[in-house]
Amino acid sequence: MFISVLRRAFSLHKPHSITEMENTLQLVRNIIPPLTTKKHKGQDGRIGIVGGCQEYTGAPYFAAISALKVGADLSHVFCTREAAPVIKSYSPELIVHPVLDSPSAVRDVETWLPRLHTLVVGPGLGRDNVLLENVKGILEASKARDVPIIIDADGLWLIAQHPALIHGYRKAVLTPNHGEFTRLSDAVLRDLVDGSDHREAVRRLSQALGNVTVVRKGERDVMSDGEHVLECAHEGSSRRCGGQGDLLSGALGVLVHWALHAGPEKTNGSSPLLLAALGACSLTRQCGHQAFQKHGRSTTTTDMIAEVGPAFRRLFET
Ligand SMILES: NC(=O)C1=CN([C@@H]2O[C@H](COP(=O)(O)OP(=O)(O)OC[C@H]3O[C@@H](n4cnc5c(N)ncnc54)[C@H](O)[C@@H]3O)[C@@H](O)[C@H]2O)[C@@H](O)CC1
Ligand SMILES: Nc1ncnc2c1ncn2[C@@H]1O[C@H](COP(=O)(O)OP(=O)(O)OP(=O)(O)O)[C@@H](O)[C@H]1O
Ligand SMILES: [Mg+2]
Repeated sequence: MFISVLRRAFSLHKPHSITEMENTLQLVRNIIPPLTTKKHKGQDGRIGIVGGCQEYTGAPYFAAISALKVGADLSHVFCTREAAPVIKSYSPELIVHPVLDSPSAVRDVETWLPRLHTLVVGPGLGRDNVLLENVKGILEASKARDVPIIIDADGLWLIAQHPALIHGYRKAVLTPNHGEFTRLSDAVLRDLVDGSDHREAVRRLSQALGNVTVVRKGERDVMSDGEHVLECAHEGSSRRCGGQGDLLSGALGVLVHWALHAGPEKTNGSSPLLLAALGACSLTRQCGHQAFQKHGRSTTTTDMIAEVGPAFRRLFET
């Protein structure tokens, strides 16, 4: 029974045996840090989310709370002044910094960078030019400190305008949805790629961006580091409500930290970022599946977030 779940869950570039699929899942399990009495607060993840503006307060909340529910210890949100009280009011568990529209935004975030393991840039960021300029500075400062960066939503809008911001940074993961993928491909690929060949399209985009890891979300999630390609077709739900991508980006923030921290003996030569991506995609889809079983058409992202714990156990701890 579990084997059939696996068969549905993972399909790799070429047909692989069930044993190989199980090995891939095992590698994701390998990166998960054990829960012990010997740790101090913060060790299992201090994640920063850059986003949250007048229009969008839900997206950064979804990403930040998902990071905590997956297993991070601390989740910070760097948002605009007026978005901050709204986001704080959703949850006492988030640390919220109202700095993103301040003239000292880059310095303010930079102060926190040494204390963050990963930065998720873009959920609910919006496209205001002042904010995007500040985010450019935050990206440069994060790269200089070698902080892993997940870029989603309006962060990808910025990358489509200025691909050089992320080109060649090997600790970056981009998580475009359908529209964002098209925008990025139009911006950085010279010649057209066969639109029906998603694997090749994702591999080409990753290569064109200097081998940053790209995760294209959709009916199947396709991810590549420009060399290897993985696919996740784990059963999810047919509800396409907003916020599911934010859940994914927050989860990925934690898993990227765990994967990089685990070291090569745990990842067995596989790309840690690809393993983290596969883990985040399967987890998001499993949350959708479980939430849909309970709530059907009324399923929303909040219902999915309530499933993070049980979904994580089912996928990675059984
Ligand atoms: N509750 C919230 O605060 C939420 C805020 N969100 C934020 O909303 C902002 C905009 O994100 P969107 O994902 O809507 O991005 P876009 O503004 O690029 O897309 C707008 C809509 O057009 C559709 N679309 C775009 N390009 C398309 C194409 N080529 N073909 C077909 N459909 C296409 C998308 O499905 C989307 O529904 C981001 O900051 C995002 O984080 C979303 O994360 C959803 C939840
Ligand atoms: N057609 C589909 N069938 C099944 N799952 C899907 C489908 N499209 C997207 N998903 C899943 O939904 C999750 C979010 O992807 P989606 O494309 O909705 O992101 P998004 O548009 O960025 O979301 P958000 O509203 O948070 O911005 C991913 O885990 C993806 O696997
Ligand atoms: Mg999105």
